[in-house]
Amino acid sequence: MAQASIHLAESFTDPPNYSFPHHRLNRTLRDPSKTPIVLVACGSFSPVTYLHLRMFEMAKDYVRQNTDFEIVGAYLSPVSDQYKKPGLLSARHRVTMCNLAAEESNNWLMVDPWEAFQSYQRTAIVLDHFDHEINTVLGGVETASGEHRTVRPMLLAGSDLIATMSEPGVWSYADLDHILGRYGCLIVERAGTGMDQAVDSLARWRSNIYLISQLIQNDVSSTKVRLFLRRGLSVRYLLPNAVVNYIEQHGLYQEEGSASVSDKGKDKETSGSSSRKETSQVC
Ligand SMILES: Nc1ncnc2c1ncn2[C@@H]1O[C@H](COP(=O)(O)OP(=O)(O)OP(=O)(O)O)[C@@H](O)[C@H]1O
Ligand SMILES: O=C(O)c1ccc[n+]([C@@H]2O[C@H](COP(=O)([O-])O)[C@@H](O)[C@H]2O)c1
Repeated sequence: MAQASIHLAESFTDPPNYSFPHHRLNRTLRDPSKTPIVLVACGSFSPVTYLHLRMFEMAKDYVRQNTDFEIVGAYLSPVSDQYKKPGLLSARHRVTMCNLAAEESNNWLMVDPWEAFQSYQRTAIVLDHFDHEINTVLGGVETASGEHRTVRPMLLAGSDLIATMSEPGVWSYADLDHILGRYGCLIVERAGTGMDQAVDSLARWRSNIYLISQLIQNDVSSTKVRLFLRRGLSVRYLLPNAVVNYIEQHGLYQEEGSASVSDKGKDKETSGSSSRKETSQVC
């Protein structure tokens, strides 16, 4: 269970005019015997695709069938522009597209622009920020009979992201211990990255790692979507309609660098996960 006082940062810097979105946060726990959790998916979302949204649906089914958790909220947390990954469109566009996707697709997903509109924040700090906003600022949630409960933020990620946790030099040990030991993680299988491989070297936190298998294989990625757009191919039905319309209206992902084959080489320098994924995914 997350304890509200132990954070890696002593204080949090908010972007200008920031307020934590909680309009879809369920403040009353339906089942008092369950542990309330909030799902947090961190990533580029450039652009957000149906596979990103699908992760939340899969997690919902998994949590209901296999755990003693109850999901009280779910967030996309787009990374800062300072992440400087090839193909990373400005935070303004990425956050808007995530909001359009969340509004169009379901009634429980929210988008937190906190990390997007400021300097790069490590994932451990992002989870601390959720813990702070939900448990310290909002005061957690209550059962129907008025008992207070602390909410546990949990990372929701694809197996390719988790595989990077075993790559030397990408994540710090202290941060992994914070993310996986203190909060925990739900991992969605992603074509091309075996889940067993991904968690092999994370064995010490195994009890806090929940593996969700893909029953329908689908390897849509943002990289492929960007490549299609650059080539003038349709991306409809790979992403929510509102996002497709927004991309068309603003002429996004047309330029060199938004997703060219040569970007793959650049990715190798910035992100081990992306380079491996793109080599296998981009036709
Ligand atoms: N098809 C998928 N299956 C499972 N997880 C996915 C899938 N696509 C994205 N994810 C997960 O969503 C999160 C955010 O991903 P990200 O924004 O990097 O998308 P991406 O499609 O991998 O992007 P890019 O192609 O630009 O690297 C990560 O945890 C990633 O593992
Ligand atoms: O916190 C870290 O040390 C850390 C190390 C590597 C990656 N991350 C996060 O993982 C996400 C990776 O996104 P992507 O698009 O590169 O797959 C992004 O949100 C990064 O901030 C975080």
